[in-house]
Amino acid sequence: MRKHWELSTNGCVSSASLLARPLYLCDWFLVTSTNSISARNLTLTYDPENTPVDVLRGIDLDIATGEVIALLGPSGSGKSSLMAVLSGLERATGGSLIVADQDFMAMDEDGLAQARRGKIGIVLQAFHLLPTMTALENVATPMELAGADDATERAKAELEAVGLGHRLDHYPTQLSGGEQQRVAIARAIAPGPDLIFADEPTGNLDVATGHDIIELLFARRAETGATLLVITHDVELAERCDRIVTIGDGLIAKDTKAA
Ligand SMILES: Nc1ncnc2c1ncn2[C@@H]1O[C@H](COP(=O)(O)OP(=O)(O)OP(=O)(O)O)[C@@H](O)[C@H]1O
Repeated sequence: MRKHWELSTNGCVSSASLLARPLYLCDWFLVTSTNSISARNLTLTYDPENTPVDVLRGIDLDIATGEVIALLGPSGSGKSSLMAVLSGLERATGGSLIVADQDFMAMDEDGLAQARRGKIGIVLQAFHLLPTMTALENVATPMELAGADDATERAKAELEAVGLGHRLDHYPTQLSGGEQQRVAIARAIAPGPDLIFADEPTGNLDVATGHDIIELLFARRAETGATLLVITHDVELAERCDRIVTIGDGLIAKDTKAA
């Protein structure tokens, strides 16, 4: 989040050189230029030494704090790869990438893991819950590992918020696909991340359950104000977002704001 204006101790935001009157908190959203993500000429080549595959070929993308973005594109166009790079799961091969004020290109894998912790929530199509842990443990454990001393309470509260307060001690195999995805959403949101990434979060669910999951994800996101980037093939879902970014052959092919 790049803030180009400083908040002074009296609660005003001011820039004497540019504006005659002080700016008050209500002006904040008008004058701040905040970016969750700023990518320039981002490239990703898999297996550069042996059989190189150029997947991202020069992505320029700014995502504002709190924006809800749908990422569309044909199969194999590079959507998941772009999400992996923007979320710090994969290191880009070239270009520049600032995420939540952190220079991802200056970090190694450990640095990226550290940068993700608590700040970036990820929801994937296949849930990826740990089978030997209960719903509560799946949500609490990452926060415990990050050093939170109230991890269990927060995990419990988030599982209640996603409608699973009565299934805290159940294991993933004892839960339906929709319930497992609710746990995954709780795990992503409980640490209070600035950014949430969702890669086809309804891909393994029937239509009705998928609809419920999207309602839940959007509702929880709205309550937290986090930035959300969601990969989808569902045009109706994309049209609910603030902006639709379409990727084609490793490049941004189209970038449209909602009407
Ligand atoms: N680890 C890898 N090594 C080599 N090539 C890869 C690797 N991962 C992905 N690719 C290739 O990168 C390209 C983009 O893949 P990616 O999964 O990002 O596309 P996608 O748009 O998300 O596709 P889909 O909608 O089918 O999930 C594909 O051609 C894929 O085969």
